[in-house]
Amino acid sequence: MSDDREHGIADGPKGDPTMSSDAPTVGAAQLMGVRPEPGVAKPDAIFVADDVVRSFGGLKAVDVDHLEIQRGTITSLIGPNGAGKSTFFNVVSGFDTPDDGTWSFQGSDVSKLSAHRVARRGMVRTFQLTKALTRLTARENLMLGATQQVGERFIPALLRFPWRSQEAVIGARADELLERFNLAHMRDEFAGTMSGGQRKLLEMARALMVEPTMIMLDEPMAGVNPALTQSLLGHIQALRDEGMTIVLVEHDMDVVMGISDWVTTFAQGRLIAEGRPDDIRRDKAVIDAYLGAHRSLPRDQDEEESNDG
Ligand SMILES: Nc1ncnc2c1ncn2[C@@H]1O[C@H](COP(=O)(O)OP(=O)(O)OP(=O)(O)O)[C@@H](O)[C@H]1O
Repeated sequence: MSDDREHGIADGPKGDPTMSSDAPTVGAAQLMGVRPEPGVAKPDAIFVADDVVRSFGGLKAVDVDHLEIQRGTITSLIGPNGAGKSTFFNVVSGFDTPDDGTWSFQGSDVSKLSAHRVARRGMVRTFQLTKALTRLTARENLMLGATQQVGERFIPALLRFPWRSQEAVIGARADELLERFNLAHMRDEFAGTMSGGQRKLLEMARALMVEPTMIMLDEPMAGVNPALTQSLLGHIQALRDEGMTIVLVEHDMDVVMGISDWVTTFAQGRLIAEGRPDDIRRDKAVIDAYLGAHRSLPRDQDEEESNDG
């Protein structure tokens, strides 16, 4: 694994969005008056889910009555291991099939759509690079990301050109994103040679190939060294400040409380609390279910401690 700092990716994205203004975005400002209650309505919801149930055998992994996500915010999903966060992500992004439930994105029902159709509508989730993808270069990964799930807004641009030129349009977008995420020097390197942090940047860039409106990040900081965490946070805030909606599943409570406009807490498949970070820090149900036992402990340390005990 290479050192991220050697490759200069700890510097943050272009335009230094790590210096993101403290003023809340419009979406975040609208949340100021919203009551911190599970299932509460949002002033400008981009995503709305109802009665989503996913069971594995006798276990209800997800059982969400109602959840709304405010447009233009960073919303985190937290909760103990096995709370159902990833299963919820998989279901609503079209990668898993629920037993029940409906959900809409930008006012349209997308609950019966396949994953690539959901992505075309502008709702995209990131995935860890599979083994096969580590054998492709950084640029090839991005090119493939585009061909697998071309966004509706990207199609008119492509259709104006014959196939060879379409490839050039996708290539230009890939190069632009490699530049933005300070990965241009890794353009023709195999993804497998990249550091943990660089892979996380590549996963994010891959999802952005389709110009999504909402991006769902599953543990974007996992395996990333502390220096790079700041850089990744800067990129995520920059995307939000440009108007994108970000939903993230993350275990690092310092990251969650520092970056989120809104925090949604899962436990045993259900939504047990929602609110601004300060509301969640004080919420008794959250402390009982999660924070009390896990406050600020990185996952590995947590696991080591439980193994010791
Ligand atoms: N494919 C599957 N088959 C059987 N059980 C599953 C499957 N996927 C998830 N589960 C179970 O569903 C529950 C929810 O898991 P999920 O991975 O969604 O939780 P999570 O909140 O994302 O946890 P973590 O933070 O550890 O990733 C867990 O009990 C898990 O064991």
